[in-house]
Amino acid sequence: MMTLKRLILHELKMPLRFPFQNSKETVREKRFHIIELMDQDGVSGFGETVAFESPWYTEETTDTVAMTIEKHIWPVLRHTTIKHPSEFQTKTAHIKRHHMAKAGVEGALWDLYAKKKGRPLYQAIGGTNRHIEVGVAIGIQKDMPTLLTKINQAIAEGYKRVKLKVSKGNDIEVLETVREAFPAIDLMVDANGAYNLQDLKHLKQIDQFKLMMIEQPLASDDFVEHARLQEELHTPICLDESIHTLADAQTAIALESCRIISMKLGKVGGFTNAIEIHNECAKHNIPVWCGGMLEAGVGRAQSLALATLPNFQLPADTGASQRYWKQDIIQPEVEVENGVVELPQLPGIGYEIDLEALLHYRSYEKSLG
Ligand SMILES: O=C(O)CCC(=O)c1ccccc1C(=O)O
Ligand SMILES: [Mg+2]
Repeated sequence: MMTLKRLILHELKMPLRFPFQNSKETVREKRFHIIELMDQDGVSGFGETVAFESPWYTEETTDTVAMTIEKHIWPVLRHTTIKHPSEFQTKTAHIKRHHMAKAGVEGALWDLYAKKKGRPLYQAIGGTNRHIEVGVAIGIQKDMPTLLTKINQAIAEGYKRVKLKVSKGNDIEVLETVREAFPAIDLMVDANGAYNLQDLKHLKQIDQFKLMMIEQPLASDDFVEHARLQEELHTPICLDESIHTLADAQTAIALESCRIISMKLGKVGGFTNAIEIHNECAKHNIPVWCGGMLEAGVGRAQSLALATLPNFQLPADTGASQRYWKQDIIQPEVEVENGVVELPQLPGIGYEIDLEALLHYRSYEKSLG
């Protein structure tokens, strides 16, 4: 039993070690919130909100997330008693969408629940695989030598596959050069919706590169168009921005808009929904894998816990803390060995909050009682 006494919004500003450029935006710094939920015994659970400063990925932003948590989510949770975190979705069902806001709080609730049970979070959600294979996502680079160096480093470090961000015109020649240098690596691209169906002829050229998948080639609402495109491509389409709900996954599966789905806690509103979508995909033989949102340690730990479920069949984007941050906010940081993260066996997310680092990055704290 958890009676929710207090929610603390810690706003953090963390500069990325390297700017991350995709077809829509260049992210240099993350401003986000660590959500701390405290119960009647003074036990705290931690979640992380993953929205960006501007609404380029989905409609949510750092500020809409904070506002939604304060004005809409916390008021329905405050001083209520909860037996199991799955109750969160029913309690907040009247709040439409705002998935990243919900996922931040729901994640904290799951961490709190798992800590009270003395169990690792991944076990509490029903996960089994403690060894998560990870790949890297490499943003658009200023020139080819820089890109080739980054790929080389990632492979030398043991990462299991390489995902390249592409945009219109910054694609085929890039892939030609990369494939020439690395003929056999597991390679994929992510377009973040850079194309439309008028680009069909252009897009068909990617089949020659033997990619594992092309992630989100068209706009997020284009389920029908993605189905048309998938008919014409041998390369499997993976949907990312298109999938926010179980209904989205069912639509994509029914229309054959994709053959793979990328999962992220933020875009689907947390673990309960993610598990539902994961199960639906498993039922229809659609492999899923865990995407990333340039998370700091808490969000990274939560994503890793999600990726322990059995239908996560492809390497995740949630690599080592050090690839993103000079110093992460968890102890120990997420580390990768031979392309694998081994999940800790401690209760909850399994990593301690590094309070010194949290304070170092924190711009403000708001305590809601
Ligand atoms: O390294 C990561 O955390 C994921 C990199 C990535 O591709 C990404 C990063 C931020 C927002 C969206 C995406 C995406 O998967 O589209
Ligand atoms: Mg993506």
